[in-house]
Amino acid sequence: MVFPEPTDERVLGAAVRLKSDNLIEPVLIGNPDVIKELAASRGLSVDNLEIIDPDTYEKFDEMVAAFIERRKGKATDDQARTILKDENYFGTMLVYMDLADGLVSGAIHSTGDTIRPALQIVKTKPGVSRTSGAFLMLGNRDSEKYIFSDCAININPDAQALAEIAVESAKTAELFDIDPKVALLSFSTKGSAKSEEVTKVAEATRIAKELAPEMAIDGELQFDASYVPSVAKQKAPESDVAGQANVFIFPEIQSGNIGYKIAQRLGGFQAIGPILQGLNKPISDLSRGCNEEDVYKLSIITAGQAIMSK
Ligand SMILES: CC(C)(COP(=O)(O)OP(=O)(O)OC[C@H]1O[C@@H](n2cnc3c(N)ncnc32)[C@H](O)[C@@H]1OP(=O)(O)O)[C@@H](O)C(=O)NCCC(=O)NCCS
Ligand SMILES: CC(=O)OP(=O)(O)O
Repeated sequence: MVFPEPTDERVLGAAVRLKSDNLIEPVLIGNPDVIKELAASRGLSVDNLEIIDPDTYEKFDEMVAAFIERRKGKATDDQARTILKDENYFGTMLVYMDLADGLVSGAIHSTGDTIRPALQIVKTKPGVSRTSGAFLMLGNRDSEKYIFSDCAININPDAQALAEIAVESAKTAELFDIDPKVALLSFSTKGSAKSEEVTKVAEATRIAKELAPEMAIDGELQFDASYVPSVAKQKAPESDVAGQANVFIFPEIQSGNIGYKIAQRLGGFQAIGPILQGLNKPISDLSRGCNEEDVYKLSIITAGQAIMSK
């Protein structure tokens, strides 16, 4: 697993623990002297961890050629050499070239800088037109396990994109033993309000049901109608999802990103992610507000995605 940000203490701490717990073989990207000095200052040892320095990497020319080929006319040799000194581009290329199984970054870098290399190089799986970012939300009780999506990538998805996000999120839920009941959220329930925004969610629901007729998917639903059985009875009595939803699809990124952070910071839920859905290889983006435990857990999930895709 590639860690492009080992000079961040949370990332370094998690990588050392993942190795000593025998869960993951971390590959740290950066200058070995700098990384070793930071580790020593924290009383950690990175002697048994692989460290690759882009400045001295012996397969750099091979990587440049593979990048130019992948970007087909979008990068010259000179541009590729500069771009690949960036730790996220370099780490993503290690995954693309099958020299590593996955990557976890984003503790320091913004989401855009973390995932742009993956969108450009790794790209989406056949049949998936866009990547999206889901959170696994864990409450205090075992039964409190939900997926929130898309909280991270698509700024204002159209109905088709939202429908695809709903279907991909249901598949992500299955990875965590959640039997998905997918609610496409809105400020309206079944036509109680009229607006372009509501029409988009209703249309996305129709498309999602067409894409995955076997799945329990419904919308447009307000959050209370999707989650609270008594409210569901009043607002959407015919729905097979209302009152029991466990996969919540937000209509655009503002509500998704705000919504997960409220559940995390006010509601006390653990938010693990964003787990990127629909990519050819597992690349994960942390929130910059993460702690060491979040890095540790997201790395295990990313490793799980790698194993499932083999
Ligand atoms: C994801 C994001 C960075 C992509 O934007 P961008 O860098 O402007 O991307 P571009 O439109 O230039 O596209 C770059 C490449 O990614 C691809 N791409 C963009 N969005 C994509 C998506 N959702 N799924 C798959 N591919 C995508 C494009 O097709 C393009 O590929 P190409 O270069 O091979 O043609 C942008 O949508 C974004 O900033 N989203 C919000 C991120 C954020 O701040 N989240 C909040 C915190 S988690
Ligand atoms: C997921 C997310 O919101 O990331 P960040 O906090 O880094 O912007």
